[in-house]
Parts: sequence; structure tokens; C-alpha cells
Amino acid sequence: QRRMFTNVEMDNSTGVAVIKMNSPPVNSLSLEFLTEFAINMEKLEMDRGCRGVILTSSVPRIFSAGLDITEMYGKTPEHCGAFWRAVQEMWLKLYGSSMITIAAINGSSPAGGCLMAISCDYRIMTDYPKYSIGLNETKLGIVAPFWFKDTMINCIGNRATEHSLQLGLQYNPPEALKVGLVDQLETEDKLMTTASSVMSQWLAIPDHARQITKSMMRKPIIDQLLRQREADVQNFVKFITKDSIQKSLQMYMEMLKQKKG
Ligand SMILES: CC/C=C\C/C=C\C/C=C\C=C\CC(=O)SCCNC(=O)CCNC(=O)[C@H](O)C(C)(C)COP(=O)(O)OP(=O)(O)OC[C@H]1O[C@@H](n2cnc3c(N)ncnc32)[C@H](O)[C@@H]1OP(=O)(O)O
Repeated sequence: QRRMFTNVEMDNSTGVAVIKMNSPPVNSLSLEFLTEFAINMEKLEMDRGCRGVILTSSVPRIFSAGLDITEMYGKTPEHCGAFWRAVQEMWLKLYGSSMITIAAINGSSPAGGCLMAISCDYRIMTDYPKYSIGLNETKLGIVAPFWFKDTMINCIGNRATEHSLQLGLQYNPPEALKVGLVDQLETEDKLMTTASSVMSQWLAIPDHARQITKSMMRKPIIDQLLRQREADVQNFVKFITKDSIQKSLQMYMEMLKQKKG
């Protein structure tokens, strides 16, 4: 039986779906997870009754740990290529969605988890000091590709992105609010109610005007990836299969395990 990585609950009375990521222990984004996520987004996009999506997590304390590192370590170039296509597809479906997308960030959200959040239209994060969010790729010895970087620039601006990406910064909730990485902080118990109430404000705007405006803002980056999608895959495969990069990933995974012990 196929495993489910996400639960989708559609409320037909409001036209809002809640996608709960549910892949313990850390909602890491595996090839299967990403494929299922993209299919779910596609289905909601095709559903004329669905106007908005709230993205959140069922896993305690974690929104998403980002890309599943085990999908990039010790794998064949073919596997790495298939994995990267799935990462691209997830981003294209989320960043390019015509629906209103709100991230209710109820836990830590490094790297690919942060990418998911900043690909949404609005972010509300639980105000808990131990949670963090950011694109920390350089800390793993890897480089965020241009479409991660440009998504971040569109969210927090050029200078803050440069600072943030070079140092692989992870922000706690008040810092994330200050830099503009999230739009609002909320207590754990009120997070989903607040997300629904923000959604109602966005739903009050006529869809066609909001959708054209959103597309105008995001289309240049999306088109840039679409134009060079296969080159981006080959670039990733070449980079990630290098001995030095594989060594960095191995050391990072060992560090994660040691931290635990
Ligand atoms: C020139 C450029 C050309 C091309 C572009 C090239 C490259 C770009 C490539 C890649 C971009 C990647 C983006 C990413 O998303 S990489 C992933 C980054 N993620 C992280 O750094 C997060 C790491 N994890 C954590 O910090 C923590 O686990 C936590 C804060 C999310 C949760 O902490 P906890 O204390 O609650 O849990 P842990 O004990 O640490 O973890 C439990 C369990 O899960 C494993 N794990 C954690 N994160 C990942 C992950 N991302 N992938 C796979 N597995 C993960 C962890 O090892 C533990 O496993 P065990 O139980 O010990 O087996």
C-alpha cells in the first residue's frame, strides 16, 4: 500500500484546502513526498471550487526539514536527476499557483522547508524561540540554486538575501519577522484560526485581479527556470555527485546524528 506524506482537507463551504505535511520524524522532502505534493497541488489547481490553500505540518515542532539529504547522498546520477526534477515541480506548482497560498509555519523550517514557505503568498509562524527558518544551504557546503535565491529576493530583498544566503542564516521567529521572512507571528493555539482569518481577507479580492498581479510578480523567475529546466537538472547532478560535495553531505548527516546522541 502506498504511503501518504500529506493530508489534504478541502472545505467546500469556504473553498479553502488545508495541506498538512505528515512525514515523521521531520517532514523531509523525499522524491515520493515531492511527487505526491505536486500531484495534490495540481488536483487542487484543477478544482474550480478551491481558491486557497493553507500549508502546515502535522509533525510536532517541525514544518519541514527541507530536502531529504539521503536522496542526494550515495545515489546514482539518474536518481539525483529524478529527485531534482521533483524539487523543481514542487516549486513550480507552489510558486506558480493561481490559488491563495498561506504557510502556517508551526515548527522549524530550514532550507527546502523555508523554500516552501517563501513560495507561498503569506507566512504566519508560531512564536516559539526554538523554531527557526532560513536557507542554510551553505552550512551543508552546498549552493542554493538561482530560483531558491530569487524566491528569497522577492520575499526579503537583495541585500538581506545576500547576507542570509552567504552565511546560511537561520532566524528565530522574531528575527524572521524583522527581516520580512515571515509576515506575522502567532501563538501555537491560534495559528490556524489566524491563518483562516488572513485567508478570508485575501479571498475578498477578486480572483482574476489577484491572480494576474501574482503572475506578473512571479512569472519572470518561473519562466527562467522553465527555459533552462534540463540544464538546471544537469547542473545539480554534476554538482551534487562531486566527491567533495558528497563528503560535505556525509559530514553534515554525521553531525545531525551526533547532535542527537
Ligand atoms: C552551483 C549550484 C548548482 C546547482 C544547485 C546545487 C545544489 C543545491 C542542492 C540542494 C539544496 C538543498 C536544500 C535542502 O533542503 S538540503 C536539507 C537541509 N536541511 C537541513 O539542514 C535540516 C537538517 N535537520 C535539522 O536541522 C534538524 O533535524 C531539525 C531542526 C529539522 C529537527 O531537529 P530534531 O532534533 O527534532 O530532529 P533530529 O534528531 O535532528 O532529526 C531526526 C532524524 O531526521 C533526520 N533528518 C533531519 N533532517 C533531515 C533531512 N533534511 N534529510 C534527511 N534526514 C533528516 C536526522 O538525521 C535524524 O535521523 P535519525 O533518527 O538519527 O536516523
